[in-house]
Amino acid sequence: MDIFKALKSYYWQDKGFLWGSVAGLAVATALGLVYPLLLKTLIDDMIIPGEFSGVLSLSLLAVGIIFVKAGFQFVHGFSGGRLGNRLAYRLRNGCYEKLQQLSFSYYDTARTGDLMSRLTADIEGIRNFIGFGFAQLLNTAFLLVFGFTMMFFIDWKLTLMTLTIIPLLGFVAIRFEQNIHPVFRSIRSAVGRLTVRVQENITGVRTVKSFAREPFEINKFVKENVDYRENHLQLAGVWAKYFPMIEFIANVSVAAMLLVGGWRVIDGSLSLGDLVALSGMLGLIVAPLWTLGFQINNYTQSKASGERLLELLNQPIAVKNTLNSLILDDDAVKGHIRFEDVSFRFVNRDDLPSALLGFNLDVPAGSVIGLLGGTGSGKSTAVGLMLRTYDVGEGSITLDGVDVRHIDLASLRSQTAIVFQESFLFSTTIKENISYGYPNATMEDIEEASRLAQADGFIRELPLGYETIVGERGMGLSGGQKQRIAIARALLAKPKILILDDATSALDMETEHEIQTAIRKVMQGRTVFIIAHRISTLRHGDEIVVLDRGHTIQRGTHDKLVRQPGLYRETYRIQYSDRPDDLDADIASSAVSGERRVTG
Ligand SMILES: Nc1ncnc2c1ncn2[C@@H]1O[C@H](COP(=O)(O)OP(=O)(O)OP(=O)(O)O)[C@@H](O)[C@H]1O
Repeated sequence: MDIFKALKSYYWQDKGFLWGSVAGLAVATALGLVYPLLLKTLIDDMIIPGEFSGVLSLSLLAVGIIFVKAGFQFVHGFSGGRLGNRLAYRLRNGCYEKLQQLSFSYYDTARTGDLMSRLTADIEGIRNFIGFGFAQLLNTAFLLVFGFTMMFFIDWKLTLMTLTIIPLLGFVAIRFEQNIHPVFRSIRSAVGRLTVRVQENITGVRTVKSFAREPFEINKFVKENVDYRENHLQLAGVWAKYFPMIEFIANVSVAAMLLVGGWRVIDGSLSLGDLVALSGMLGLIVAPLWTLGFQINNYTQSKASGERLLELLNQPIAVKNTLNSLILDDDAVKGHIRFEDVSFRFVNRDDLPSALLGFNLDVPAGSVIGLLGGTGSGKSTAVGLMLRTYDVGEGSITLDGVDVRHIDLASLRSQTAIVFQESFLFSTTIKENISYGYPNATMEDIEEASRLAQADGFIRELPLGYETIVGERGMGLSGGQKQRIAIARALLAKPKILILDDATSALDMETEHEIQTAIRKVMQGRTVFIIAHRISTLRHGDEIVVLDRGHTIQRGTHDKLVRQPGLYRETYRIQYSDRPDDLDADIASSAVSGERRVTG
């Protein structure tokens, strides 16, 4: 029950409905037990003595009870439905909010399909149990207590005899629960893995098809599907073993009562009406005991679901606001960034050396910084740490002299805009995609940002222009078009700090040049970081930093670096070798050999 206690905050505010559901079912159950008593009165007081005058009133009483019972059943259904659905609603919101709060590090290892199944199937499991399953379990308990109390007053000896089966039934039911719970847990994870497979396959369908790896993917799916099937077979095995056992024990008690009760009616120590009432009540008690397996099943399933939901809800948030986080004053932020002896290692990658080591960089407000280096050299890590995608391990990063770890996350990120190489577009209109970070933007602002990002032209050529809906992950647009929409989105926010992380790699040189000129104009007095593999992208930077395996190996302006032997000049030479006119004379003639090349 600890799991349900831990989830209390999601349903306790609706305790009125909880009690309504429980009380409705309890009263309906108690009223159900009155029927056998009416039958006893009919047999012992009317049929046997031949007193038929009261039969009509007895029937009317039975009809009255039917109506009242139906009313209480309605209360149970209505309250249970409300309770379950409100709980599911809150849980869905709670999980979704948690997903928004969790840091980048959580998503490094999280699997989309698994999270989806938690937000759907697991919440459904909890909804069913708290809404109805719990009341039904209680109902079984009520039936046992009310039923056996009434039976006790009719004939305590026969009642005691039938009571002996209850501990046995309880024992089998508990064994059943112990056996079935781990199976349900495996089924839940198997569903998660299956969903992950499908989701990954659909997302990566182009890669799968272009490498003709469909059979491989089918095999991977079949493996998970076999696992899922095996789990269900195991479940069926547990069911097959315990269900008949529970039913057998329950039926033995009915048979014993008929045998002993029958003899007692024959020898005159029990009235016929009492025997009919007792067996009727026992039938009412035993019926839900037959479904005890289902109820326990429902309980264990929802317990397993609750565990998975709590695991998500209690997930620690790696990067969060401190107690007195500073909210930045929008107008006062200048954009002066300073990295001081920053070292960082990804916690989930102990096998790798630090992604960044002793990194120092002073970026005065308004400057343009270029970051160059081979793949995995730490460029994205450096700018990510500035936005607190992760918190620095050693050293510090300051914005206008304030350690970014002391700045409110939302406030910090509202001053910055980042464009990634892979531009993500939401399945909505282009207009809404561009105004994503700035929903109150006017159409003029959106068009202006698009013009700067060289996107306005192609957007207008689309049949619905800015109202064109771009499909899941922006299908239907080229990589370069998506990048330009993402750049427009960043520029619209008029950030104090703009980060272009390989954001123009899909553009031709001319478009890139035009965008850069526009960016330089709008970003005057603001800070820009440009990460790129192309020298042409960052050659106009005020300072260019060359990284290699987390270390800064060169820094300076293009003119300085191009005259220095090293990775920068080597890269420059390679990229401009087919355009000797563009190469500086001394570089063209210099033979740079044995130096590392920038790849990627
Ligand atoms: N989320 C992550 N979890 C674990 N390791 C990571 C993560 N992101 C990057 N790394 C590792 O950190 C190192 C630096 O990566 P980073 O992304 O900063 O390189 P980069 O210079 O931006 O490369 P690229 O030019 O390919 O984008 C690499 O060794 C990379 O494998």
